[in-house]
This record gives sequence, structure tokens and C-alpha cells, in this order.
Amino acid sequence: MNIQALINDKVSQALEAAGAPAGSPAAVRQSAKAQFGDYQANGVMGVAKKLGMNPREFAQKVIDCLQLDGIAEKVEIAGPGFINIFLDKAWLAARGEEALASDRLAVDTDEAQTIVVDYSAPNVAKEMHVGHLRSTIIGDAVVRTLEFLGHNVIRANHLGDWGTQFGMLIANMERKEKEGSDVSMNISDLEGFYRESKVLYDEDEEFGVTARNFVVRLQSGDEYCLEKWRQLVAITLKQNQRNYDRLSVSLTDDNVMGESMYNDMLAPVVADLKQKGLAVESDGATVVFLDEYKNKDGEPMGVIIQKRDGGYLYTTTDIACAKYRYEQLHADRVLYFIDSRQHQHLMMAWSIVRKAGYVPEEVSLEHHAFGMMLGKDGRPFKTRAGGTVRLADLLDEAEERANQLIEAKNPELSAEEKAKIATTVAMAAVKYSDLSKHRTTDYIFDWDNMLAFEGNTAPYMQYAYTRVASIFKRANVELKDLTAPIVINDEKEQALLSKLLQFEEAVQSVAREGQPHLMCTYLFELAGLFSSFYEACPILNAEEAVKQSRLKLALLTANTIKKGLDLLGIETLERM
Ligand SMILES: NC(=[NH2+])NCCC[C@H](N)C(=O)O
Repeated sequence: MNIQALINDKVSQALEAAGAPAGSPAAVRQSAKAQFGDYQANGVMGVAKKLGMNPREFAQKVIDCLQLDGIAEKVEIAGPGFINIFLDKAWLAARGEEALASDRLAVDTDEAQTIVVDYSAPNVAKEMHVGHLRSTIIGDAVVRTLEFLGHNVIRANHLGDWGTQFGMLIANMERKEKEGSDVSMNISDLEGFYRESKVLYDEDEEFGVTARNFVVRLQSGDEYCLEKWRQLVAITLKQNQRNYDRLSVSLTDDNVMGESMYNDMLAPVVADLKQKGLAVESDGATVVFLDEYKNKDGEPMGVIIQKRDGGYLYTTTDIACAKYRYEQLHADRVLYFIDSRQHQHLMMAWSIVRKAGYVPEEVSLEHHAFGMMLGKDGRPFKTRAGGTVRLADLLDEAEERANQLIEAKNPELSAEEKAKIATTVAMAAVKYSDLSKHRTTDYIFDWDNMLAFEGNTAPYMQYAYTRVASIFKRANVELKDLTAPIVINDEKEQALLSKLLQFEEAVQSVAREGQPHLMCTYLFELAGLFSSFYEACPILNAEEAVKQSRLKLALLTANTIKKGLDLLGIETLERM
């Protein structure tokens, strides 16, 4: 149950009953401090002002109309006209029992929408690097959350598998074949191969002509070129899959909807935009001028959708792609996890999409932008030699460091167990350190920080889970043995339970805002409240009924942390 939504509804009804215009916002939020209760309604003052009434008097009228019998034990006016709501302990306890009895923690499902999530999107013939890491793991966490809420999620890996670069790659493949050298390669060679092809392209005129010729042939569906292209795509996908598997990211080849997929749509889209009068010829190219974007001379900025040589652009593909996601996939909502430098590109593409009527306004196109990954020195994250960091190397290093950590912490474990813990902690650390930061800011990649057992880190959260779970091991009980009800006697118990019951609100906020850090913050606060509870309220030594009630709170905490981490794509361990 979403308690915030419930209270918000109740306050909205009370507002109306007290004379507020229909639809006046109740603005119910979680209270920031226990002294302000569990929830606070902030909407009253705004409405009172509109009605020309004294806000505190109006707040009293709203409270008189507020029907929270059995739900709240106290409702107060605070400050200039806030309403503070203190939930009833027995009501909370009953909700706790419901959550405990449910394998989805009594979280309601939403009315199912079709939601396309565009994430990961690496490029063919290039190794995945750390820049793709953010998109991949943030997107994955949001996908998991949306599916948990019952949505029909379509994972769209917008692979960079089309474009003029394939001309030079195919030309180089052909060259190598003619030389009789081996062209079967793995991706690490492919990176080198890409660079080699680029040098040839830039420096060898004849090679350049051949390469450009291959581009035209590829785009017109020439089988020889397509075959070579397929080879390049296949090698890339195989290598990417290894990264996805290591990170437990739920992407497979089936989720690839690369740029090439939209190739056949490009000419008709350009023709249609011309016919609608949106696109015009300009210097031989086809351009859409957008009034809402001005260049430095104050003139509308132009977006090229077809070059003079007939080639299409990244933007043309994104226009077609949005159209496809609405028309063919029937998306109700499309989320793009792409770095913030592509913001203007997307806004311009979508502006054209809307003007052309390809996607109606009620279908939201959302750019969930994220910042760059920086090194400790605050500059873009690079290898010591200054190159881009390969994702695979980064994951290797994480494992190495986690190995050392576990070796020092748990030398007594078997080698196998240590390895399992180290891998799990390593992947979790890499993911969590990214997920826990506000997505839009640049983020500083810091090994020591992410592997620390203190603070809002993966090891801390995983350990918090293990610790709570171990209380159970020591008590040697299962849920079915706990026949006594949850009873709240201590304020630490109440604070913990109230937080536990806000899990659904955390899930909803991630689904709505595409910001997994909201879940991380929630779990971190929850773990903190558990620690305070555990310090103040002995469990195993308490008398039987109290012990059982507290064990139930502990179990619900363990279940909630596990589920929350699971929605972030992070594994828990029974022992670490
Ligand atoms: N629909 C999109 N444009 N998705 C994102 C693609 C990201 C692109 N392949 C890159 O590496 O920058």
C-alpha cells in the first residue's frame, strides 16, 4: 500500500469538503522529522490564500473534515498552517503484518503501461567503455523497478550499428582478405582494427574512395557488405554480453534494436517532413528549422536530416526511432538513459517528432540524462596512460580489490566462498556507487570509497542485510513460528516500521523519476534506523511476545533490503 497516496487522497477529500476548489493540491509529503509526524500536508496554506482565509483557521476546517479514523492517532496544525499526521501504531502494525506475509512486500502494482527503455547503447566495433556503464546500470535498475510494478517493459538497446564508419571497416576487411591475413578477430583486435581502418581512411586516398563506395553499397542492401557488417555486429555483441552477464544486467541479443533497424524508415520520414512543410532544402541538404532554438545571430537553428551526399544522420534515426516506438511498439512512455551531452540532440529530434505528429503529447518522451564519470582528480575518468578505460578492465580491477578486502576480512573462509563473496561485492560496489549518486551530476569514481564498509556503499548495504539475516540464524526461527503479532511500544520500533512501510513510495519515486539513487537513499536510511532500533531494543533476550514482534520487524527489514537491492540489480549474501 502506498501510504503517502492514501493520505494525500484523504486530505484532498477533506480540502474539498472544507470548501477548496476541486483538484486543489494536498501536497502530502513524508515528514522530515519525527516531531512533525509521519506525513505532512503542505497544500492547505496555498488554498487558504486563494480563498482569502486565515491559513490556520482553514487548516482546522480541513482537519474537521479529515477522515483518518483508525489510520492516524493524532493530527496537528503546525506553523503557518501545515498539517502534521501521526499514524496509528496498531494500524502500522497491521500494515507490517501484510508486508511480511507478501512476497512483494504488499507493494501494489500499477495499471500496466507499455514502457520502452532505451539504455546501454554501445557502438559496434568499439569496446564498451565506462561511459556506457552508467547508462547500462541505471537503465537496468529502472527496468527492474518498472517490471516489479507490473509494467510491460521493452528493453531497447539502441546499438550504434549503422553509419559511415562501416565503409572503412568493410574496406579494411576486404584488404586483409586480399592480403590473405586472418580476419576472424575478437573485439580487442576490433578496437585496434577500428583505429587501423581510421588511419587508412584518413591517409590513403584510394582506400577512402573504396570505403565511401562500401557505405553506399551497404546502405542499398548489398549482400557482400551486409555479410561483413553482420560479422562485425556479432563479434561486438558477444563481447558486450560478457559485460552484461558479469554485471547481471538483464540485456541479451534479443533486446538489440540498433540504429540499422530504422534504415528503411529514413527516406520516407524525410519525404514526409518535406511534404508537411517542416523540412526544406538548404545548401543541397535537407534541413528542419526550429524557431525555439536560436543561433548566435538570433535565427532559428537548423537540424540537418539529410546531407548533400544523401546520407542520413543520427538525428534522422532518432526521429524515426521515436515514431517506431509509438506506432509499432505502442509505447505509453519512452525513457532514454543517455548522457547529458546529447540533451539538445534529443530535444531537437523530439521537437520535430511532435511537430510532425509522429508521437502524441500524452506519450511522454523522457531524457533521463546523466553526467560524466570522473576520476578522483575531477577530470574525465581515464587510464594512467590517458586512454579510455575498458569496462572489462574496470570490472577486473574491482574484483581484484574486493578479493584483497575479503582476504583481509575473512581469511578463514574457503577459497571458493571468498571468490564468490568478492565477485558479488565487486560488481555491487561498481553498480551501487553509480546508482547511489544523483544521476544528473558528474560522478567521481573512487575505489576506496565504493568498497568501504561505512557510508552509503554496496558493502555497507550488503553487510546490513547479512547482519539482519544472521539474527534469524541465531534465533533459529521461521516466519511461521512467529505467532505473536507486531506490537509497537518503543519509538525506535515505530520509526523503523514507519520507514519499512515507505518502501512502496521509494519504488514509485524511482519509477516516476528514473532516479535509482532515491532507492539507495531509502535503503541507507532504513539500515540506519534498523541499527538504532537494534541498539535500543534487544531482540533475542526480550520476553517471548516482544521477541517475536521484534523478530518480525527484523525479518521485514531483511526482506525489504533484499528486495530493494534486487530492484537495483544488486545481489545479497547470506554470509560475508
Ligand atoms: N536513441 C539513442 N540515441 N540512444 C543512445 C545511443 C548512444 C550512442 N550509441 C552513444 O554511444 O553515444
